[in-house]
Amino acid sequence: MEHPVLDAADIQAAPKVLLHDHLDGGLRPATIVDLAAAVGHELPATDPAELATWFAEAADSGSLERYLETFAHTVGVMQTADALTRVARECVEDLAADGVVYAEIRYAPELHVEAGLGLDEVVAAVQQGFEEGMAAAGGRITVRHLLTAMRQAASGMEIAGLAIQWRDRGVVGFDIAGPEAGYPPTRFIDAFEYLQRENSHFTIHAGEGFGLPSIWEAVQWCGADRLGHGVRIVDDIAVAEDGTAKLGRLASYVRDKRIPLEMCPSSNVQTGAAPSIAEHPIKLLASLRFRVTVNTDNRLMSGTSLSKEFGLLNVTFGYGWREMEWLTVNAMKSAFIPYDERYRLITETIKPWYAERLV
Ligand SMILES: O=c1[nH]cnc2c1ncn2[C@H]1C[C@H](O)[C@@H](CO)O1
Ligand SMILES: [Zn+2]
Repeated sequence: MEHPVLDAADIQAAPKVLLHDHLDGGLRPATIVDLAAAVGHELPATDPAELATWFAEAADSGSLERYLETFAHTVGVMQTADALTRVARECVEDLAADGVVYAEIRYAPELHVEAGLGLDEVVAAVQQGFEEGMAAAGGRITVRHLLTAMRQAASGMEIAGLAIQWRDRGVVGFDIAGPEAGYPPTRFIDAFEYLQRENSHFTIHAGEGFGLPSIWEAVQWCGADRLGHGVRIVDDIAVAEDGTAKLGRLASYVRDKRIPLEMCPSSNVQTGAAPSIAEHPIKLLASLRFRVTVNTDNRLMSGTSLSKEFGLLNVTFGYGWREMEWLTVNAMKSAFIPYDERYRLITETIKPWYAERLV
C-alpha cells in the first residue's frame, strides 16, 4: 500500500466537509427509543444497541426500495417541533464531534407533517436545532439545510418555494430523493426551472438505483448543480485491459464541467449501487479527476460517520492525507454557500491543517 493506515483519531481530528447526509437517516438510536416511547410509535427493538443493529441489517438489503423502508422508524418519530429540534441539534453535535467543519443536511419537510405541523414549522424547528447545535460547538461547525422533495410525491414546486422563502435563513438548496427507477428527474422540471430563475441551487439523487438516463436527465434537462451518488456514470466509461479509460460524451461532460459527485461508499454497497467498497467506482472516478466528494448519506442505516468512510478509503485504496485533503477541498468548492465563505473555510480551516501533515 502506498500510504500507511491512518489513526482513527487523526482522521476524526481532520477538518471534513459533508454535502450529502439525511437528517432522518442520522438519528441516535437512543433518541429514537426516547421519542418513540413518547408518541407510542412501535419499534422493531427498544434497546438502542439492538435497534442500531436492526437498522444496519434491514438497510443492508441490496435494494434501494427496501433500504428506504427503514425510514418509517425515523420519520415516524420526527413529527413534532420539539422532536425535530432535538434531532437537528444532536445531528450538529455528532458531526462536530466527528470533525466536520461544514455540512449541508437534507430532509423532506413533506414527511414531517403527519401530526399537524406546517411545512414552514418543520423548517423552523430544524433551524432552531441547527442553531443550538452550532452555538454549543462554539463556531467549530457551520450547518445549512437542503430541502428535499420526494420523487414518488408531487410537491416539488411547493418545496422549491419553501427553499426560496428560507434562502436567507439557513436553507441553501433543494434536492429530490426516494425511489429512482420509474421516477425520472424530469417529473420535477417545473421546480428546477423555478429555482434556476431564482438563481438558486439544487442537487439531484441520480445514478444510484437507476443508470445513465437518470444522470443525463438530471444534468441535461434539469441543470443539476451536483449529483447525489452519480455512481453509474461509470457505465459511460470504458476501461481497456491496459488500464486506459475512454469516456463517453456524458461522462466527459460531467467531468469537464466539474459537476460534483456526492459519493457515499457504504450506502452504495447496502443498496446494491456498488458491489463492495473495494470495487466502488470512487477509485476510478477519483483517478480520472472527476469532482469527487465523500459523504455518509445515512449514518444510522450504514452505522457510519464521515471519519469511518475516510477510514474505509484509507484501508481499501491507501488514500492518505493528500487524497483526503483533495476530497475535502472538492467538497468545500462544491458547497452551496457563497464563494467568499467557501474560500475562507478552505484557506483558513482546511488547508492549514492538512499542510502540517503533508510536509
Ligand atoms: O440514498 C438515498 N437515495 C434516495 N433516497 C434516499 C436516500 N437516502 C435517503 N433517502 C430518502 C429517505 C428519506 O426519508 C428522504 C429524505 O431525507 O430521502
Ligand atoms: Zn441520499
